Amino acid sequence: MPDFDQSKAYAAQEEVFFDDGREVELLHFVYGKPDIDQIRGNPSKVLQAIDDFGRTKKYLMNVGEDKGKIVSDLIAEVKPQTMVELGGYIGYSCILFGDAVRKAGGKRYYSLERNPEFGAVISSLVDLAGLGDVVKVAIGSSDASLKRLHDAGELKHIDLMFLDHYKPAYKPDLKLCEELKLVTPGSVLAADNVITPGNPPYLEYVRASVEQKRKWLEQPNGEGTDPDARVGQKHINQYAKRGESTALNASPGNPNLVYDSKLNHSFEPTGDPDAIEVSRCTGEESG
Ligand SMILES: C[S@@+](CC[C@H](N)C(=O)[O-])C[C@H]1O[C@@H](n2cnc3c(N)ncnc32)[C@H](O)[C@@H]1O
Repeated sequence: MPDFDQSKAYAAQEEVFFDDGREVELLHFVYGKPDIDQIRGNPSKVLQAIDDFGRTKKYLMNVGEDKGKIVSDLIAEVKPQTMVELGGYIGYSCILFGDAVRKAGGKRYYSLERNPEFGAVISSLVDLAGLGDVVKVAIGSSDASLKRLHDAGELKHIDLMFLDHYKPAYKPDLKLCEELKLVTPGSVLAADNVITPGNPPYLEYVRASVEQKRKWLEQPNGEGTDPDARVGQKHINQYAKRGESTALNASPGNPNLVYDSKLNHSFEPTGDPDAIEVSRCTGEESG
C-alpha cells in the first residue's frame, strides 16, 4: 500500500462535521470558482473542486482519492452494468464511480441518500459533471429505496454495490438485497469505513460460512431491528439531529450465498487509516 500524501490531506474532522450548512457552502464554493466554465462537464475537475474545499475550507466525509482508487479499479475490472451506492452525501463517490461506470460501458449508477438536502447537492454536482445520463439519485432511507426500485422493476440486479451510509444498516441492507435477489452470485460488494469507525457485524456476516449463517437464522429471536451494540454509539448519535429512525429492516437474507471477502487497507482523506472490504459473491449452496 502506498503511503499517504500529507499535502493532499483534508481538514481535520470536527465534533460536528456534517449537516451544519457546509454542504450548501460547498455549492457556492464550486460554482464561484473562476474556472467554472472549464469545470462544467468534466467529472475530474468537479472532484478537484470538491477536494479543494475539503483541504482548504472544511472537512467533508467523502471516500476520498485513496480509497476511491480501490473502488475505481474494481469498477474497471467488474465492468458493472448497474452499480448502487448506499449513502451519497454531496456526490463525491457518485461522480468518481459514476464516471468510472460510464467509462467501463455500464448503464446506471444509483445513489441512495436519505437526507433530501444532500440529495439536492448530489444532483446539482452530478449535473455539473455531465453525468446526468448515468446517475440516478434516489432520496429516502436506503432500505425503502431498494424495495421501491425493485418493486417498480427498475432495479433488477446489482453488479457492484458500494456501502457507505449508516454503519448499522450495512448488514441488514445487504440481507435485504439478498432476499430480493438483487445480490446473487457474480455480485461484488465494496464496504467503506470497516476500520474507521469499523463495522464488526457486517464483516462477521460477509466472512461467515453458509453453515454459520444458517445457524444464525435458526436462532429464536432473530436479530431484531436495533443497531448492533458493536457499532460505535458516536456514529449512531451523529444522525440523531433530524430525529430519523434508527430502526433497521429485519430481512432474513439468503444464508446460502458464498462470499470471498478481503480487506483492502487504505486511508481516509484526512490521512487516518481505514479499509474497504471487497466481497465477491462466488456461488450459492443448495438449501
Ligand atoms: C459517509 S457519507 C457518504 C459519502 C459518499 N459515499 C462519498 O464518499 O462521497 C454517508 C451518507 O449516508 C447517508 N445515510 C445515512 N443513513 C442512510 C440511510 N439509511 N439511507 C440512505 N442514506 C443514508 C447520510 O445522510 C450521508 O450523506
